[in-house]
Amino acid sequence: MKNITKICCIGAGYVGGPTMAVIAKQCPHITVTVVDLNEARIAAWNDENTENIPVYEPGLSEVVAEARGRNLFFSTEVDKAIDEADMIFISVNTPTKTYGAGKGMGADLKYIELCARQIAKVAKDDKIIVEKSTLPVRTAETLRDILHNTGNGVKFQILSNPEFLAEGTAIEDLLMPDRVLIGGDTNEEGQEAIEALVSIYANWIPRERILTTNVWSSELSKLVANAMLAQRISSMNSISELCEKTEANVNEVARAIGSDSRIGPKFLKASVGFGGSCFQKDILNLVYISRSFGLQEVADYWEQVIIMNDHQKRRFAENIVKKLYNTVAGKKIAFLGWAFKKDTNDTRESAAIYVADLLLNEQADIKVFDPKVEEKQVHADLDYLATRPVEENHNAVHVFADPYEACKDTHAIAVLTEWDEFKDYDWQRIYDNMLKPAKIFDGRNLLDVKKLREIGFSVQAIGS
Ligand SMILES: NC(=O)C1=CN([C@@H]2O[C@H](COP(=O)(O)OP(=O)(O)OC[C@H]3O[C@@H](n4cnc5c(N)ncnc54)[C@H](O)[C@@H]3O)[C@@H](O)[C@H]2O)C=CC1
Ligand SMILES: O=C(O)[C@H]1O[C@H](OP(=O)(O)OP(=O)(O)OC[C@H]2O[C@@H](n3ccc(=O)[nH]c3=O)[C@H](O)[C@@H]2O)[C@H](O)[C@@H](O)[C@@H]1O
Repeated sequence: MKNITKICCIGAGYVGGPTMAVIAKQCPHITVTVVDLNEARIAAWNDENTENIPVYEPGLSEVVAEARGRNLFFSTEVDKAIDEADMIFISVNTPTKTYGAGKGMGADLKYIELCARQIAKVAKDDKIIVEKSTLPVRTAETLRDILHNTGNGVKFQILSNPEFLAEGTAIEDLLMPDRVLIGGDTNEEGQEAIEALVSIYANWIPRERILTTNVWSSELSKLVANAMLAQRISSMNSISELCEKTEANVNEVARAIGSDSRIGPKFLKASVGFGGSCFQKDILNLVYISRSFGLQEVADYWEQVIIMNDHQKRRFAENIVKKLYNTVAGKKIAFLGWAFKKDTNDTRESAAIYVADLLLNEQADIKVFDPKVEEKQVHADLDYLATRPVEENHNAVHVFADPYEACKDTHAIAVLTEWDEFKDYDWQRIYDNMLKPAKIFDGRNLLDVKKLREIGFSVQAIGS
């Protein structure tokens, strides 16, 4: 079995950074170099003050502080790191295609292909290539084709090792994962490569939690895991609408059904809609693959998870308009939260963006507060949608560093992210500074409705 002493990871994003930081922490005998083309991102990973690293995750800056400079390195020297490594993780972005065939559905694999060509060009000795990015099933075949046909005659083994961490709990998830999944070829060389990767994770993860499969099952399992998780949320969100018509309460329903050990309590929280860079992208990818194999029923089944999620975001915005007497033109609405979930600064596909966009169509003024999201990100997210001229977004959306300032003089507050600190605000003070009747739309079922009603708020929470 190949003894791995040097690892390279291409892509220093939300997955590459934390994943490699934890491998370096747990394996001081392995040198881990994370490379990226984005110079600013690498500079931020190398910032002297580890509080300034580009990914906010509880516990991450401490892990980086421990390992960086010892056996963890961040660099833009891609070729050098590829050349020196025994094992190369590919952890680049695989967004939904925005052009050509499969536009809006399939995964854009151009970054993956570029990595493969780069590795093939540079590698002078045998290497194990690890798919860490989430990829359509059978991508390993493409990688193999490129590597073996454009390379220098060296041998490559390709493994699939999808990442299951969730943002906000990445360090916990990486240190104590439910499982690690490794797929590889079923021949002897494939099994040896699998064993090499197993032996790295076995430094801190019990062997029985390291699952090995063939490469296609591993690739597909990642898409299915995300689809199943998102499906649970869409299922509960569909029920939340029914609850609102029937006086049932979606939290009570979730508790009642989640107590059945066959269903389980996790991922049953109704919300303003799931966000994040992966659920939507990976389900669209699953739908696209199914359609490309002519499996219409399979494709339609999974597509419904996305349709329901879009409906939930739209429904939340439309309800705000309805409850504000069918017009929000010129009215001020505070957004508490912009990130797609708590404990992250990531806003990709956040429900807040789409709710804001719909309210801006109705000419609302939006005042945003998020503990970790910067003003320029909020504007960039809305500008990216290109729904209206950039100046209009900038005139109507203002970002505040203080939640009390964001809520002052507003007609309504919408809770878009479940940040814990929102629960502990001085809600009497917020109420006193708002226009009346003061309304709250809790898209996360986060706040104490009874207490808020006693203060005088009119409260509408999802699913009750
Ligand atoms: N964000 C998450 O929580 C999770 C993401 N994933 C998957 O992991 C993959 C990466 O996701 P993120 O880390 O969130 O993306 P990201 O966008 O944060 O990071 C990707 C990085 O790759 C770099 N890159 C792209 N092409 C490159 C090249 N040819 N050479 C060097 N660097 C290059 C980009 O500059 C960027 O910094 C995706 O496939 C995603 O689906 C999987 C599990 C969790
Ligand atoms: O492939 C990925 O990128 C990752 O996608 C998700 O992780 P992540 O998107 O970071 O965060 P989640 O905790 O799954 O939350 C996703 C969205 O669903 C929402 N959500 C989550 C749970 C719930 O019960 N209800 C609900 O609305 C969250 O607020 C958030 O907007 C998966 O949980 C990870 O296992 C996976 O690795």
